[in-house]
Amino acid sequence: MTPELKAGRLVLRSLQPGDAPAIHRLINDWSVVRMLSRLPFPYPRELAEQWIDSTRRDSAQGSAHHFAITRDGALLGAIALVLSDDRRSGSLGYWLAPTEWGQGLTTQAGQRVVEWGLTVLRLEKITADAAQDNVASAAVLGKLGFVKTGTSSRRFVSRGQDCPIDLFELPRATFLAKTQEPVEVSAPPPAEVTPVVAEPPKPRTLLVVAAALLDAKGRILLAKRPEGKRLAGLWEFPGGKVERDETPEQALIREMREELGLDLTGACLAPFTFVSENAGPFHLLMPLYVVRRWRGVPTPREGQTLEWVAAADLGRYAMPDPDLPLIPLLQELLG
Ligand SMILES: Nc1nc2c([nH]c(=O)n2[C@H]2C[C@H](O)[C@@H](COP(=O)(O)OP(=O)(O)OP(=O)(O)O)O2)c(=O)[nH]1
Repeated sequence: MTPELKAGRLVLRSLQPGDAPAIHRLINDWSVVRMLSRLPFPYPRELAEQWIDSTRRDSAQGSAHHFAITRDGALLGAIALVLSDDRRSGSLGYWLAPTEWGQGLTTQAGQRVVEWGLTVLRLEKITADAAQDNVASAAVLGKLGFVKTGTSSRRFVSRGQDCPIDLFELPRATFLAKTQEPVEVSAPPPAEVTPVVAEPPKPRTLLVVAAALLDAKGRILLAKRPEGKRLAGLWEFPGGKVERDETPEQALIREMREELGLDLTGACLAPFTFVSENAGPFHLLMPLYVVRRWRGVPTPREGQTLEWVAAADLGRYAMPDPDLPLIPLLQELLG
């Protein structure tokens, strides 16, 4: 199903039958429709209704995810990821009402959808294309990190002619390497010396603690990162960064209280294994503890969604890349 995503003030949500009048009014504008290859001009009202129905079928089948771009409840445009048959790549498309152009809204919505597609859907790459006279769209794709890979030509129904188009691509690896935010590090601040020869930046190590909380049935508690956070929509083991002057165990006890309202004081925090993985601009070092007893009932205090998951089902939950090696180890422990 197509989720609801937040991007600043924008809410990206699935299309509803009640959106037809707004879509008909906004698309039925030559400056919009001339850039959309498959739509006729004028654009009849029934087509808006049929299109909304088709987006809902696509979403149910998981073959495409179409989002209405809305702000304060008003529909401003739409953005979509149409997946390849093998679901390993997607193609990005969008349009925005001309009254909203020039504010960076398409870029904002695009960033969120691209991030979701590459991290939650785990697409290997996203492609896009734009008519060569669609300078604004090429600029948006550039800001999203797409690079031009070639040219082609396509029939534009609205213009009644074939038009040259540029083809663009954003591989997942490129996106992950570029967009992970710089974060706090445990290393000391750099000395105030300007090196004569520039050296490549050293990878910085981020120490994060996490817990595999196990219930009486041997299920593991996973938390879905909330909208607005980096890696939003991915499932992780509850935990967080170790602060200065904290031991990993103190940090885990603090994080479990802050995130889940649990009291782990005096509980057995059994070191299980650790992650040591390149996570983009930082290197993630994450000890994972197995915890079977605590006081309290896990309660999402930071907007996360919680779920108890059987070890055999862990692979069905989209998790950050560094977590993937943990899955078989937990399955072996609990199998
Ligand atoms: N807790 C946790 N974090 C993980 C896992 N896998 C993984 O890559 N991480 C990453 C995501 C974050 O970059 C970092 C955890 O830091 P955090 O939870 O304290 O930080 P955050 O991004 O939520 O931001 P903030 O609350 O500090 O503002 O480790 C995991 O399984 N559990």
